[in-house]
Amino acid sequence: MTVSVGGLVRRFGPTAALDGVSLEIAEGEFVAVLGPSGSGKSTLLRVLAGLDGSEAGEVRIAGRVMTGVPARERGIGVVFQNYALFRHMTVFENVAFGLRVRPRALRPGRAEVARRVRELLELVQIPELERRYPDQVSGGQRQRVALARALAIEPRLLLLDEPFGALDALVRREVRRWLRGLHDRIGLTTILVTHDQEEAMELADRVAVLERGRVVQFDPPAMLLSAPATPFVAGFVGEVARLSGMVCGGVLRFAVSALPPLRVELPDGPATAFLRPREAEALPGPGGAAIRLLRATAEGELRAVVEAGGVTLDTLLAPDPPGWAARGAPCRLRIASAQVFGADGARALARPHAAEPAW
Ligand SMILES: Nc1ncnc2c1ncn2[C@@H]1O[C@H](COP(=O)(O)OP(=O)(O)OP(=O)(O)O)[C@@H](O)[C@H]1O
Repeated sequence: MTVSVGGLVRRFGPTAALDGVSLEIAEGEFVAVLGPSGSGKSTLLRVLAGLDGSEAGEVRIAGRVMTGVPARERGIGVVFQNYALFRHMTVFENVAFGLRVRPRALRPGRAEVARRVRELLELVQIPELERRYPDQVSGGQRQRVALARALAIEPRLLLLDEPFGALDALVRREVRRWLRGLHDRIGLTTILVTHDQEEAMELADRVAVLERGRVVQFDPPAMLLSAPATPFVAGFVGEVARLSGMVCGGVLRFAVSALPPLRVELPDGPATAFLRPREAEALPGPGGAAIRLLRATAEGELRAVVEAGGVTLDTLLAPDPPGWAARGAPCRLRIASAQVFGADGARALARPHAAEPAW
């Protein structure tokens, strides 16, 4: 199902929760809507679902204008974080509910409901739980029940608002991989609202980044990292340090003198650089910086938290000589690359200066 949103505006008093949102989503796409708290993510989903209206703009689903079409006639499966299961109903009854609230003409008979519910519980891999009550299953399993209930109406479009919010990190990772598999298997179009960048980057074909009710970038995850459209996107997506500096004659000098100058094609003037942990490396020897902390990443890599001129940076560690890196050890920094925005908003990738050895 294609989803086309054009110039959507939704105000709450003086606040524009949606301030002219336009998006074109292709059939079968998995789209994540990412943004800080209050940027309008939930409002967008609610307007798409038909649970809220808009002052201006249009929503089309599969080419059909949705203005005036009630939520239950939109054929959309919805899972909200606070969309709790009915506690007094079993897992079976919760999933069956999605079928029993269908308009009368589309409501299946008793035997058909039972068949569909069992099929859905198989699909979400919890067939053995049908007689349990929500309180008797785990958080991850409850999430699967909520999904099965949303899928019961055979939606072609699935809207998910922070569906994994209540799950711990490990279960969350497992459930989201499973969700992506399910999306691919049944050929849905899915829109997922999240404020978790890792989740958006891992799951989505494209990510729409919202800032104060506007879409500031709508691109595949890799593009958000390699070509952020604005300083806001560069600072919001992934783990980054924001550093100020000055460009003069194609050379960026950082305000922190311990950071080596970089070569960058931007006009002269003030600039802001965004540095990822993998782009900076701490090397042994005096250089105006010191190791504050060593930490192992989930991937089993050893990283350093380095302090240089009042700025704290997450960096890689030079391996030689073995054992050099200790808390408090002096170090110097090498920067492989950085995204830099000039005063006019232009962006360029900065590289080591010719005077710096390449690595
Ligand atoms: N019913 C409402 N009445 C008044 N203001 C509202 C209402 N719903 C949302 N807003 C405001 O609209 C803006 C966008 O809210 P929304 O819930 O869409 O943001 P969000 O990106 O989903 O945030 P979060 O990540 O915190 O859930 C916020 O400033 C919010 O306070």
